[in-house]
Amino acid sequence: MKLSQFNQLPAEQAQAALAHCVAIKRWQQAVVAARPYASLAMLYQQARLLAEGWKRQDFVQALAAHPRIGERASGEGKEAALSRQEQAAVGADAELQQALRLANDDYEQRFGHLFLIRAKGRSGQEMLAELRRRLANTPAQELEEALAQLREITLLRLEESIA
Ligand SMILES: NC(=O)NC1=NC(=O)NC1=O
Repeated sequence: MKLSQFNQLPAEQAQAALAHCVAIKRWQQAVVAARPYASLAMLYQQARLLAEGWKRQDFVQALAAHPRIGERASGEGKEAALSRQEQAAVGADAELQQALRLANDDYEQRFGHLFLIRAKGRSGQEMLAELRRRLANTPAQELEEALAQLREITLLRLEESIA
């Protein structure tokens, strides 16, 4: 979608155009409310700024829309398709998938929620290494890291949707 189109859509449709970027309604509504944007750079900057304010409850709300790393997103929605595309690097390596499954289990035991990482541009091995590295974080450190990854995923999806 072009920026000019996004600027002119009725608010509900503009919000729907952002829904697959991240499942945080407050963020979607705030990005829409700040229209019209004079440039793409201004849109992306505002979107990033608004994402800086995310807290734990936003994060938990957003996680529901992300499949585990290494597991194929089911469903035919746009989010599921994006997740499959982003996670394509994990591929069909059964040993790697098993290692990711075990590491995801450890992570969820320790932090009580899904492990989230910006998967695009990362190999399955890199993500496994990151998962194992982050397992050593304190809960506070890990929330910050996970929020930063959610922001990266969100901005990547926004830059692909409105350009
Ligand atoms: N658990 C996850 O990190 N999931 C995902 N990361 C991405 O970049 N796309 C996903 O679906």
